[in-house]
Amino acid sequence: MSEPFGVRLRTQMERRGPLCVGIDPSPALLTAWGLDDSPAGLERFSFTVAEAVADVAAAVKPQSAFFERWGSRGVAVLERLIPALREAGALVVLDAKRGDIASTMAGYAEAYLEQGSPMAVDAMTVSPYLGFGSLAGTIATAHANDAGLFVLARTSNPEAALLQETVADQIFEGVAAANEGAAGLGSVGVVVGATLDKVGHPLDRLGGPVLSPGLGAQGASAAAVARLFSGVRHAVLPSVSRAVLGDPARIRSLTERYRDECVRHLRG
Ligand SMILES: O=c1ccn([C@@H]2O[C@H](COP(=O)(O)O)[C@@H](O)[C@H]2O)c(=O)[nH]1
Repeated sequence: MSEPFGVRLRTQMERRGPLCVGIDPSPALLTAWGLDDSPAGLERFSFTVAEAVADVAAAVKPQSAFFERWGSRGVAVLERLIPALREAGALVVLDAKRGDIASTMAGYAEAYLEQGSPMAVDAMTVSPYLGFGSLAGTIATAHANDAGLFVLARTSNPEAALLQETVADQIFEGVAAANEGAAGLGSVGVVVGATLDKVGHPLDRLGGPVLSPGLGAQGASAAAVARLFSGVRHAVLPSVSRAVLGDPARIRSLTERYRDECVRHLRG
């Protein structure tokens, strides 16, 4: 790997447009596709989505929970999917939201960020709620491997606000410090939901990307994302899952539609 994640993400967003597509093989979606809720159904779903979007979306975000529910057989699908997506040209952001004490975080960092690991991804989501300092080693591993992190800061679900508002400043400040000295877009980003009315914290000194889930099924639009992040639009990666995943025949065209909307609103 030759360039830091933030630089690769910026290039990818400029070339393809700012959109991340989630791979969320939930039981409801497997059923909607007429697939068995089984590891075979999971594999069929995931690789169909990969084929439809890997060369269109700037990034693809597998939701680890829907693979983990099948134990080792589901994780084996994920282990095959990740390199297939990367070989097809997509940046892979694993949505695993890992967070633990520092010594345990080292295990997650080795699993997902050490390039050469069977599950190595371009970036992963992490939780800072065991203290931002618990992520220090993970941030160092990300930097050493040109990988990236997205730290939960203000998530898209309404019930998160009461807890997260109390500590969000610490998280934004920690992320800004982790990006100090980065040339171009830094590799440590935040997760801020597209569904929020306002962020409530200045993002202009963050120095890293903003992963913004909530487009489509959770009610947010590209126009709302552009309003929410008016000062830092260049760094925002909106993410959509269910709204493009309902019908295998329409995944690509819906992805292109969301991508075009994001380009229009975030670059306009
Ligand atoms: O704040 C957050 C963080 C992560 N997510 C995840 O993103 C997708 C959203 O799916 P949609 O179908 O587009 O609603 C899902 O995997 C969530 O776990 C989030 O929604 N909000």
